[in-house]
Amino acid sequence: MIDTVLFDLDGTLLNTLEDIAAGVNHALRKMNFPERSLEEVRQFVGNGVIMLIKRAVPAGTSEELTNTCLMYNKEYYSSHVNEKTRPYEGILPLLKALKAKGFKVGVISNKYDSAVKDLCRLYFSDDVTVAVGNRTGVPTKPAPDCVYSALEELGSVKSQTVFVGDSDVDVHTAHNAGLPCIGVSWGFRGRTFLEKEGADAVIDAPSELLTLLTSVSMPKYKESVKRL
Ligand SMILES: O=C(O)COP(=O)(O)O
Repeated sequence: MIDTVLFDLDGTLLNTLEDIAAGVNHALRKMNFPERSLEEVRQFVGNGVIMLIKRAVPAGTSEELTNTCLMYNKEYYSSHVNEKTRPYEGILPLLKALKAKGFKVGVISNKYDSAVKDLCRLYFSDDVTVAVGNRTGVPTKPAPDCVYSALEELGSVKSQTVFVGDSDVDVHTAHNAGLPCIGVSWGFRGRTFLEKEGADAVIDAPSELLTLLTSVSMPKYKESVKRL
């Protein structure tokens, strides 16, 4: 039986898009670069802030100017991380229900570790046991290292764990770690994209996760996801 759920943060538990875009555009303005639309930023998110800024600056921007832009972004975002950021509808009851049913819950994100911990503390308090972000020396998703360290901290094993996320990075992280990935259609990429990337199942509302996890054991779950 599944007893552990590892969640992605941006686009899965929290809608962070507007705050991320505000941070990107603040930095671009400081550099006199053209701003990016919300839709563009949505596509740029997923591989951490360095990639986010590399994708946002104009093509051909030097490494030095990209780093300056990154610095402006970090400066701004660290104090504006929670202006418009909110949990998606149904996430808070889902986490409460998972806790009540005895599931162990972790969060693994490619955003700054401090931002991940602050946001999880603020919104999910004791419903999330382990929350990890981008830390120096630990490869970011889709490398599986962050999954292994979270499982160790939770005292969990791969065979009883699922990963839940909204992007290709999450699908690949899960599979690189040997876990099934349940995609969420409400995030930054959508159902069709996640199915194409190989998500084992895609859900359209947080409450669907609970049904999936509690109604079937792991081998049956693997069969049942194909029918979704
Ligand atoms: O900051 C990012 O690039 C993505 O963050 P996430 O891993 O929580 O989706």
